[in-house]
Amino acid sequence: MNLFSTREMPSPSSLFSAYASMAASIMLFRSMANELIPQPVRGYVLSAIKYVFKTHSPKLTLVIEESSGMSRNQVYEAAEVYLCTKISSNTERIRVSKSPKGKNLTIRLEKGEKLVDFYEGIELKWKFLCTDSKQNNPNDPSPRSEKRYFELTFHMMHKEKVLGCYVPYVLERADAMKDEERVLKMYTLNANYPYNGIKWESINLEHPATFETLAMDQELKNAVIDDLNRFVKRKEFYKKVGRAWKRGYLLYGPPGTGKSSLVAAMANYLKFDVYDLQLANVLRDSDLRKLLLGTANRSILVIEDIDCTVDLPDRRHTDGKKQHDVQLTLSGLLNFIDGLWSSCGDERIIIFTTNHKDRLDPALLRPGRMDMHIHMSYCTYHGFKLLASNYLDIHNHHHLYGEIQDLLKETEVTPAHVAEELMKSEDVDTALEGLVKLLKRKKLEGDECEAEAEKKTAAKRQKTGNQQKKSVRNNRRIATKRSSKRLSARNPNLY
Ligand SMILES: Nc1ncnc2c1ncn2[C@@H]1O[C@H](COP(=O)(O)OP(=O)(O)OP(=O)(O)O)[C@@H](O)[C@H]1O
Ligand SMILES: [Mg+2]
Repeated sequence: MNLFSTREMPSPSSLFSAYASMAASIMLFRSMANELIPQPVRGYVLSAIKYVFKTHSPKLTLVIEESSGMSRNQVYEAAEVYLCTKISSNTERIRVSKSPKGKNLTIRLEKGEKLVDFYEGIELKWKFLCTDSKQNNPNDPSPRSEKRYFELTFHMMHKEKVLGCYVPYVLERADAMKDEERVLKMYTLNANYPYNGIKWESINLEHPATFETLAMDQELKNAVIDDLNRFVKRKEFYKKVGRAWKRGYLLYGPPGTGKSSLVAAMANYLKFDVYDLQLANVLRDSDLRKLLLGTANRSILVIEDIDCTVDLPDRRHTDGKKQHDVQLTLSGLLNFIDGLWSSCGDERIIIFTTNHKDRLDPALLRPGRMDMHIHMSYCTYHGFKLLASNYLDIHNHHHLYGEIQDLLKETEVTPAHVAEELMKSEDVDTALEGLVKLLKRKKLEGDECEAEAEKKTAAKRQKTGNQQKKSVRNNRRIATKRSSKRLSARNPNLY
């Protein structure tokens, strides 16, 4: 795709030598002019010469138009975004807007505005221009009459550097800035399905969870972040080894340990949209395929509570047998995820969550299916300190910390429960005292449960013991009976 058109394109070396010889001639002419030309006309003559010199200066101008053919010009779009960070005190007019769903103000150059950027010592002059195409060509049939473009001017000798490094840098910076500004989307099934056909409906994903706010084992958190970083960087690697560019995560743990929060943290970290696939609501394999094909690249597909959302019949049950009423099969899901879905898109992440890993179908747990199994566990002391600093702004030691640490070792309490307790008061002491009470109560419940369980086990043991004794007694009785029968058979006179 030709993204630029250029003006004045003679070779750099020929222009440079022309420039040098012209500069030398002007110097010579200036010294002669001082002697030969009278003072009043000297300035006029010199400025006329400068004008001629200027029109021949070895500058190159890239013209970056808004569209290239039928599609938008990516360099133009990138320049629009990038240049709003370069607006200086010399800029006189800028355009400001905000869309209803946008997070921040959008700032753009106004037509006719110029600005200067520097890249590795190279001076780059930008200018934003609009021309009325109807004025130039009254027969132009296009309804829009305004043609918008940027001009980027620099010294001809930097042509390679600008095209090879600076323009890619502008594209990259603009991508990063767009990512920062982007409002993430959360897609769910449309409300009128199945009457209206299946499709995704989106709302803004404004879940504030981030890796910083997530209470989880620090090593595990770092491992997840490293894994995500490696994944997004490895486009070429996946291509080289012939694998679809996708990554699967299985998040498991009790309710309230942060599985959904981790999904949101991943989405916020990568700036990926989230597709929340409620399997229980999908009736047929064909609908599932349609949904999966409707997901975009650079997105996260989440299937929550995989153990209980839907009773997916597995391959063994459907093979050769009558199809179930619900026509969605586990094989349909897994085949599609491994096959067509992942090979027709890029940078796909799929996440399954469950409260009961042990109840999952082995087909889901097979090596190679989910790349990383992440255990979200009950609140640890480290997790509690993070929550305390987030919820109560406590950054130093507190006299209740020791007690809380001991209690947390002996209780199973979820981060969700701890967080809820910390939210009950803005006063640090009151909130922490409330948490201590909660933990003590939980410990007591745990102890009681344990005692109850022990009692049950003891009773069971006793019952089994009694049964065993009874059966031993029975066995003995039978054995005695048999032996006396045998004896009486051998010596009938004795009995
Ligand atoms: N690890 C955590 N770190 C920080 N906050 C947490 C964590 N776990 C839970 N929370 C808090 O509890 C709320 C509920 O947690 P979340 O929905 O992520 O749990 P879950 O594991 O997905 O539960 P479920 O299994 O019921 O879906 C979150 O909105 C968050 O405020
Ligand atoms: Mg959840």
